Amino acid sequence: MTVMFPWMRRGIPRRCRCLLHSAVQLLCCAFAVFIFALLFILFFRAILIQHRLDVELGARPEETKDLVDEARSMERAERLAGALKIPTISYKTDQQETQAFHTLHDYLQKSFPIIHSHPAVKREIVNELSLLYTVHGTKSGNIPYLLASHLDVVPVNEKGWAHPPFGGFIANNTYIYGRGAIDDKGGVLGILEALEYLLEQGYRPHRTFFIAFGHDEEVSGKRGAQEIAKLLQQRGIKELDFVLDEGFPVSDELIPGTSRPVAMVGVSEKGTATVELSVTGTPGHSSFPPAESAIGILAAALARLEHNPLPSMFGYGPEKNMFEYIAPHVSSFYKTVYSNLWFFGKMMEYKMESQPITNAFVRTTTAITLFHGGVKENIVPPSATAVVNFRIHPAQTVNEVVDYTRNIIADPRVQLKIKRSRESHPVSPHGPHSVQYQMVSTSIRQIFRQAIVVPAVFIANTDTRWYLNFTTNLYRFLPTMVKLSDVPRYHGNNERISVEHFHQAVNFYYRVMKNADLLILNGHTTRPFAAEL
Ligand SMILES: CCCCCCCC/C=C\CCCCCCCC(=O)N[C@@H](CC(N)=O)C(=O)O
Ligand SMILES: [Zn+2]
Ligand SMILES: [Zn+2]
Repeated sequence: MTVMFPWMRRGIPRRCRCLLHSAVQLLCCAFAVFIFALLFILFFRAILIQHRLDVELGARPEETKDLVDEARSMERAERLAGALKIPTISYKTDQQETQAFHTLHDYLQKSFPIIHSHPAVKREIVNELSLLYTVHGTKSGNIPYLLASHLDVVPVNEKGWAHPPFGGFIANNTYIYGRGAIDDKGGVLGILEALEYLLEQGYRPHRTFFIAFGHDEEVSGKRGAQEIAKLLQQRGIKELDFVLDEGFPVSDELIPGTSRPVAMVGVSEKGTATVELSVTGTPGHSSFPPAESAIGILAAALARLEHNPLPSMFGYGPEKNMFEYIAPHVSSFYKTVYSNLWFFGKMMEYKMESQPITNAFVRTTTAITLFHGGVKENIVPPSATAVVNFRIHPAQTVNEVVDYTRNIIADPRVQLKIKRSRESHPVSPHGPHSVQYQMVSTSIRQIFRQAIVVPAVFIANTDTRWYLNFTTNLYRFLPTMVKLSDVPRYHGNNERISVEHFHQAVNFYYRVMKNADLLILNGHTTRPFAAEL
């Protein structure tokens, strides 16, 4: 059967018809070659990246039996529940439930008798409400490391909770409910449980390490972690081997192409800017109002900001790296996509933008968090103010974000004031030669056996900012599982952690304390740490 193409119709001279036909054939061939070459490049890149990462990262660590006893996990859950009953709330810098912090200090002292009476451990209260533990190692001359968490929690909206937020309720022996369960008393108790068990077993850590529990992380860390950092400096501590603080949890159902859980280790964190917007009006009688009020002008400016989010920066920051690390572990289709963001970037960007949690990875986010205006129902408002909290993508700067905001608002009546700002953190080493990163990764995989460990940019902020001068090795990771549906529990209602996941958190910190000692036994070799266990 001969196919009749439009240019083959009678009426077109035969010579032209032949020429046209050949040209179309040539074009089709060129197109096919192009598609074939493209597919080849895409697959080749995927295979190349997979090969590089396989070689770099070595095998999955052997299963270890050296873990915390599971038999007492309920007892440990109850101790965490006890800590969750203490409302150590931070409202603002210098506005906190101070008495609750003293109660928590006493509670921790009573709950961990071995730590608090051990000759190798020194506990200090820093700036009245923070805690610093120094665990003296048996082998001197090694750079100490620091484990961080925080004692304070954000306020609650009691009405939305199924169980009282400060009730320390354990539902069906399964979930421990309470403000701070995952942010971040789970971290505090997790570290202390691990150390208590370690010392109870008669183990003496080889290297010195610090445990820093700031008391105002939720409102900047100025009074807590900053003071701890100053104290360390005064004591002549110039360098820390690594800092491990709160960060992303292990999550599943999040990465298309794999059903395995993904443990993202924060190797950097987004910058931040808190900008106050204000409009001044002229007060007067509400029966003859001006055409535009201070509240109306400000509300319109805020609406413009919400409708014009900052552009996606997907692919321009370290997040590209994260997908390359995931690529070797996903199905062939996604392997090709994740290894070739230069080609599939727009498609991925579109997908990521569709949910708030993934959107936070691709751009500087804009959150209007406070709004005040007006004094009485029949007075034209004399002023209106709002606060906008930006979390800045590493490919942008504070100045760029402020300039963008000014341009979008485009109204000289709206005054902008930067209340607080900070650029994103430098990216910490996370390659095969970073023994510290590999140690964290190995510890994760010893506990979360199925997890894919990948470097990522942490989308929120932590106390690590105060330790930036001590080390380039800052890692942000929360050793517990959180499902996509659990993400709203952060700073939201019904925060909880399961007994099983809290046990994993304790085990993770236990492995870190053991594995960090192996680092010095291995003399910080440049070979991948994963291969050494
Ligand atoms: C491909 C993308 C997958 C996305 C998976 C995301 C799963 C992430 C789940 C949770 C992220 C929750 C972040 C918790 C933040 C905890 C730290 C915090 O609250 N910090 C405060 C205080 C401060 N230091 O500034 C903050 O405001 O950032
Ligand atoms: Zn936190
Ligand atoms: Zn928080």
